[in-house]
Amino acid sequence: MAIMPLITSIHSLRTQNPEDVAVDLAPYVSQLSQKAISETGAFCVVLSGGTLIHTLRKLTQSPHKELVNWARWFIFWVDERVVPLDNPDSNYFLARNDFLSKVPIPSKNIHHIYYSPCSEAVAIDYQYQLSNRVQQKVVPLSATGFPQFDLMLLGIGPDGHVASLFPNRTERYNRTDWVTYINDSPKPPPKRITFTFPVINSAKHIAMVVTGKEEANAVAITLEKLQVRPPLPCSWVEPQVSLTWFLDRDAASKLPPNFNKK
Ligand SMILES: O=C1O[C@H](COP(=O)(O)O)[C@@H](O)[C@H](O)[C@H]1O
Repeated sequence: MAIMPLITSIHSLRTQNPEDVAVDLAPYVSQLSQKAISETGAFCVVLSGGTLIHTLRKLTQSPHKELVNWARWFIFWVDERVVPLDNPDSNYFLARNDFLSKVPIPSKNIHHIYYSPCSEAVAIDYQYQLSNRVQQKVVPLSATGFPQFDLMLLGIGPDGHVASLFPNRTERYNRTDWVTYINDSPKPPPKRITFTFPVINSAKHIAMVVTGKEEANAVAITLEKLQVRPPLPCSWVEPQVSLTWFLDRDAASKLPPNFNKK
């Protein structure tokens, strides 16, 4: 099979505000959903926490809400805070309140963690949930043997972290597990689980959705391919088919004025 080059695109108009980003993101997701479902009968989506969930709001409104075949969606999380599911720090709690409760995805297709105080046990269980969906052939395996999702919707932090893979931490180098854990995250809450880079980079499509000034440095370093030590985790994101950055003007504010013309 021929290796296709990765398509990278940037949705960053200098006038774009967070509302414009939400408007752009909805048809992008809706079109990928339609394509995946027509090809395989399922759309396997990975969510992150943070501002991404609010930016998905247009998808829960007309015309997208009616157009999307929600019954065929399967939801996983790229990372999760190891807290009870009704804790406001939980990425599931945030997604349930602001997104999942507004669209008819079958609850059996929503793969949240099962809380226990032991983050290692939570990671093992989450990998087990995912392996069941792989066995059922809902989530296929990539050529390298890692689960291959149709779409990951990711945010980044000001330090360039993506998922719960932080710059000065060893989890980012894990090349064997599908899911790993962390007990002393530099960003609270301390206990988390996270997909590893081989799983993230096996995805077909990834959208990096970034709004706000705080992440502007990390965005500029990554998109301008500037050398920093250690490299920012978000600069390692490299899916199989397309990588699309959705930026508002604040997130794009440290990019040089001629950036899109390069
Ligand atoms: O802690 C986390 O932070 C990142 C970034 O969040 P944002 O609010 O700056 O967009 C998020 O993507 C990740 O899922 C979350 O656990």
